[in-house]
Amino acid sequence: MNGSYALMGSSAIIRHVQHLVYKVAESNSAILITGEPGTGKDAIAKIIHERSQRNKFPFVPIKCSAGNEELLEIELFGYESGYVPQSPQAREGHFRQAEGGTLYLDEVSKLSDKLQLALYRAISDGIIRSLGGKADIPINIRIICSTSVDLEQLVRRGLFREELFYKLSATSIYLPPIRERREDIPILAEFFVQKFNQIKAKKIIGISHDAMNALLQNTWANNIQELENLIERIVVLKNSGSIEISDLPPRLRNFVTDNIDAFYDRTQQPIMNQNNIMQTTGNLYHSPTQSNISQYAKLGSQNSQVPPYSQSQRENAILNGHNNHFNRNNQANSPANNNYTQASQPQQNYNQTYSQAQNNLQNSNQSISRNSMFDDIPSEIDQFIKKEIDLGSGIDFYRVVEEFENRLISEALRRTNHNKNRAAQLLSMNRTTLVEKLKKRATTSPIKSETGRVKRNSAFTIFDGLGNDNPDFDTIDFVNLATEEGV
Ligand SMILES: Nc1ncnc2c1ncn2[C@@H]1O[C@H](COP(=O)(O)OP(=O)(O)OP(=O)(O)O)[C@@H](O)[C@H]1O
Repeated sequence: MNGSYALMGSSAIIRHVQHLVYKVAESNSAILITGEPGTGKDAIAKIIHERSQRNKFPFVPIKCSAGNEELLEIELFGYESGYVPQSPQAREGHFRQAEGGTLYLDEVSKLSDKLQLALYRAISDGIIRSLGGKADIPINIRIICSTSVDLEQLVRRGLFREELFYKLSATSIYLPPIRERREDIPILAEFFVQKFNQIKAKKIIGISHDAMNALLQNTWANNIQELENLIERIVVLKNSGSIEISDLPPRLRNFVTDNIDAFYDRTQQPIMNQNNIMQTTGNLYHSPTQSNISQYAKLGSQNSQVPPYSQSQRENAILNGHNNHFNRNNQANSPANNNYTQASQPQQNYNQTYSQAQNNLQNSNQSISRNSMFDDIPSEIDQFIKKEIDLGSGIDFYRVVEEFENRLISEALRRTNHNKNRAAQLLSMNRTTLVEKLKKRATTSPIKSETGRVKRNSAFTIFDGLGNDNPDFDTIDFVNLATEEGV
């Protein structure tokens, strides 16, 4: 959390999380925090500690890593004198260093089976044993764990202890990815501008409306961490003024215009509109064409009805964000006052400005996922598997996975008119990764020449895996990609 104990955000989800944080801080039970990387798990763990009765005692964070089990065991549990020949002194482990306070185990899934058992004993019986020790040592600590992988899956695959999973998940907090709580983006972005203004002694006054729109539309694969890193980079490079669209990296700079076709679907009413994201405008178009895209781009930049993202909104955002600060010296933030659950008037105004955008973004996201991007693919894969089974060949796991990947990439290319930058964005993938995958397929894809629909050496060919063209498949979309954009 970089020394700052803020939990910024105004979304219903983040307010619910804030509420949960207060509740669990009062108790002593172990806690599991789950969420994708960069969603704020470490931050929440620290805040829980700060809000708890244990805040006068240490907060000891440990990043668990697979590999060197013995070293991690020593670090966690310590050893008795004489256990390590080179070091005659006994050594305290992190469990004991956290006495009275909180031990935070980041990425708990990485613990070996032996360490999982030891952790289970520590949580359920309140005892540990140091290496070389003969007696159990009672401990008085709160244990918080986090994971960015699905522990339940690991339990099913026998890779994580079931009893530990149930013990931990009795009290768990899930932090959704930022793309599912986009209304937090402006507050977080502005918060980071102020944070890095202070750290880097800069005077950036805020973020322009267009730049904020682009931030709102990005998918943020690495969540808040990615947003924070981006703002830090920009603040380092800039000295004053506000952050403009031209300060953003190219993939975001083109977002508003480039990604327009990602925000409508081909069979339903368009989602994109003249404010880029603000309202639905009727049946402007069904399938992407270059002229549609530039028309929207033009409207987006010329529109004078766009509610400006003003200085006062910025100030309100920060102010209210700071009011949400979990500051242990600040009585206004005490659980009794609970004022974080009620948005103040300026906060509400601010939220209203973005709620429409948020609604449309949600609609647009739904429209992407409702349509062919994902919906059709499972049934296609299902058919593919059934055919394999009918042939009596069983399921070839790698072929099924490859088929799934093929279809996702094909669909993304189709939706973006074969623009690899935008297709990669849609898949939250680096362009180079996408290009590599296409190249690989150019050399490994089966060649189907008799129908003439899929050409030799096409970079990306779609088959049903049995050597049959899939008549439902828009094969023409995939041919000749080898020559497109120099692949
Ligand atoms: N609600 C929030 N308000 C302010 N800053 C936040 C918030 N959530 C996360 N951050 C900041 O975002 C960055 C990433 O958060 P954090 O390290 O807690 O994520 P994480 O889920 O633990 O990531 P990882 O899985 O990689 O450990 C941190 O610098 C943190 O300060």
